[in-house]
Amino acid sequence: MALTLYNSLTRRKELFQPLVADRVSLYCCGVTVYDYCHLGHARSYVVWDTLRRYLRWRGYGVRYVQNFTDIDDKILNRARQEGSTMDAVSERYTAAYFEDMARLNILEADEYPRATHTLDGIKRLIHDLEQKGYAYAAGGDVYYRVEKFQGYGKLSGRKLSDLQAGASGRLAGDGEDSKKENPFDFALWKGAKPEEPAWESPWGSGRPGWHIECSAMVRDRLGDSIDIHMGGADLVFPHHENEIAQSEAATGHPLARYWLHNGMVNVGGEKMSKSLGNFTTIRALLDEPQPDGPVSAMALRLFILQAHYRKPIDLTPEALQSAGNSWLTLRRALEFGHHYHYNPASGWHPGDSPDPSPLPDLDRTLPEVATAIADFEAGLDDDLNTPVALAVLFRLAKAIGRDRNRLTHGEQPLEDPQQLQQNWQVLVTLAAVLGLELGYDPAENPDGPADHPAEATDQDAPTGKASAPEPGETVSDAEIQGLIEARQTARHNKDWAEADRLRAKLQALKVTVIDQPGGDSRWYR
Ligand SMILES: Nc1ncnc2c1ncn2[C@@H]1O[C@H](COP(=O)(O)OP(=O)(O)OP(=O)(O)O)[C@@H](O)[C@H]1O
Ligand SMILES: [Zn+2]
Repeated sequence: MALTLYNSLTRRKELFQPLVADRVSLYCCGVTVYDYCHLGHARSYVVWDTLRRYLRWRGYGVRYVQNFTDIDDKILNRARQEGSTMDAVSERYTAAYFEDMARLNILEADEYPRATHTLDGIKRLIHDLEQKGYAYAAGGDVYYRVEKFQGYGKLSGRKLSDLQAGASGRLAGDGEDSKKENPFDFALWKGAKPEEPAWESPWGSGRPGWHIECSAMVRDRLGDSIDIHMGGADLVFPHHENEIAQSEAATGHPLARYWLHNGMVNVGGEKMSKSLGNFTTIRALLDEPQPDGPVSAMALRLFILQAHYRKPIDLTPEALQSAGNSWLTLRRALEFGHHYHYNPASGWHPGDSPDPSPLPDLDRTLPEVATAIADFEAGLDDDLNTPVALAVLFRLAKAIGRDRNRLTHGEQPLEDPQQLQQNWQVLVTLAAVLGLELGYDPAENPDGPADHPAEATDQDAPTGKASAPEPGETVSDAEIQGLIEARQTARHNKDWAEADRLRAKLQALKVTVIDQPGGDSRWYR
């Protein structure tokens, strides 16, 4: 199969064909840096990171550019509120952006242009638009003349005539609107206001509008036409419509071949957003105690990928809890090879630690491996259908989990060792294409999952190295029983730190605990 993507511009799925063979240029609209990133941002950047990873898996050389909007009224307001500067606010939240995205295993872009570093490109673009009659100066500002651009409305499907009819009487007024030829003309440059940061320009001192920065950044960093332009569905109008109007009027070329938009994360049916104030930040979700127990970064990533990227999602504690359980299943299967590399005949033997970087080549001649890869690709080729791709991972994880249980209980695995190893390798490899990897969750205990409620409902056998009794072990059964009971009490009281501590202690004593339905535990050593 070949990759197809839903193009918002044509409103249908299209075969993906890059402008230059084997290479793909991507531009993604970044954040306005005046607060911590929320779960809507997490979704947007996880989704586009996954697209990028998949394009790489498909063999494309990928160039990915994403901006930071660091000139904006909202940043200025924030700076005023806290008595600091626009620079100080944007620096702080840019740094926070990197911290949050790293936790979600989002790869860094090749370039992160900022508005404050793109002023030459912005002025050049406004100049070109003015030369061609698409821009006009008025009262210290410069505006884009929407009526002159024939294609205005082609992305959003909104006609200028309808917009005008709908807005009649509402937009005309004082301020900016009185300077505009048409109420839908938008600012490319805004004249300086007292005590606001400003830059010199041929139109007087001032600062750029929001839309022009993305057009200038794309042109400066990637050229006149790119393959894929991404962003949230809330940006279709006016931001992306205006980007198209600016870039295409100036260059005469299509700005992007494919326009991709992620669905919103909603709260009670309304978009989660900084300006509405109805948001949960990524760091609050991952770091602060949650009513149903801690949420790990990979559980959040998994939750996001469980929905198709274009559908809106409502984030509820129950949904996150269930994603936590699913991540646990996947995590245990991903850990498997690190614990059970046991069979000399398979070439997979103790001491030959199967460090997944790099994994040996997958044996695609094995039917199970070939089928898993084919099904995985078929899902993602279909407009990045991550739920289908995840189903492949869970199929593999389930089979691995079954054999892990058998090994834990001293039984022979059902798969032959070579197949089992390949299943594990294909799981680790394909999960990484979705950015689902071990080691991104500080709560992750390398010898097994943290002691949170997801585990209490999970009846799977434990992870942890299959433990042979240590010679000379002196701890009595009664003492172990006491530790297990203390851990159960801690879990009952939702004292997860204490439960984790006791679990670590039991692990150090090489005791394996199996939690039973109903809260009882079995153990052995
Ligand atoms: N709730 C959301 N769900 C999915 N994507 C979102 C959500 N909110 C923002 N995004 C996307 O994140 C990117 C950065 O958005 P931006 O910084 O404008 O955030 P915002 O919360 O919408 O801010 P503001 O409230 O100031 O408009 C954009 O591509 C935007 O579409
Ligand atoms: Zn943009």
